[in-house]
Amino acid sequence: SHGWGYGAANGPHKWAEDFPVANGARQSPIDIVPKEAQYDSSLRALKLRYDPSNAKSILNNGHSFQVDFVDDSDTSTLTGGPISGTYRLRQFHFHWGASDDRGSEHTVDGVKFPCELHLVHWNTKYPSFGEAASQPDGLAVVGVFLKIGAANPRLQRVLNALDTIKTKGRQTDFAAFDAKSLLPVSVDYWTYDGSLTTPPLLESVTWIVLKEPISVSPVQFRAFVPEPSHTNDEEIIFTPYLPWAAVAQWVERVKLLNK
Ligand SMILES: COc1ccc(CNS(=O)(=O)c2ccc(S(N)(=O)=O)s2)cc1
Ligand SMILES: [Zn+2]
Repeated sequence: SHGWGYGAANGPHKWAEDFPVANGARQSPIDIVPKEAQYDSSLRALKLRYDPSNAKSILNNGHSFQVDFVDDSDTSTLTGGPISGTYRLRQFHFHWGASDDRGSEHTVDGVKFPCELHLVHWNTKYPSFGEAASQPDGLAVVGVFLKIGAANPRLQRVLNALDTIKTKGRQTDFAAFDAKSLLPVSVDYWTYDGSLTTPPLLESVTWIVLKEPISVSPVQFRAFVPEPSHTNDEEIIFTPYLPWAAVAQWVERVKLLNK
């Protein structure tokens, strides 16, 4: 069977066919309604301690791109916040749309952001990431909204790497990167028990969504969604949520360009 994706034939409305947990009790993403969130005085401040030397590579996985980290020791960890114990940073990746008005997975009072960053961590009480990913307290993902605004110099190195991983499966070295530099000033957060937002949709994620967004400039954001004229047919460009009308327009434009 063809793989999952974001198209009309393999998109989120079809995922339950191969991943029945899609109809589960704690599926993500959700709409966050701040007025309905309860304050919990037992929650602690988030503690994120990342070692830049753990950064390893950047990969185009066909649905997004992710920066992978060496996670064989407790040198890049998440502690405090809503979780107990120590979770190790595994990778971070982004979700975005084909235009500025949508792309994030979580929403706040129904508001979509153009992009959302996810920093994926796994609970070291389990022997491996794969093992942790199937446990209800196995993963903790920090979500950070991106809003269009001032240029974000800390993002630039990540965006510059995209040109070298244009097709699915390509990866390249990505060393000495401080993931902490992508975080906003305040790490105040909302938290809830949820799931992976893409297949296998496992209900193993403690979500920690930061209230303060980080910025990305319009020029920088275009790196996520390349101009159709710069692509050719064998390049698989991951621009989820591309409405079919836009694809049809794009095909016409590319045909004109190639005449
Ligand atoms: C056991 O087999 C497995 C186990 C785990 C995965 C998921 N892989 S993953 O952790 O990179 C993520 C997928 C989606 C993420 S989101 N958008 O919710 O942050 S994180 C795949 C196969
Ligand atoms: Zn994600």
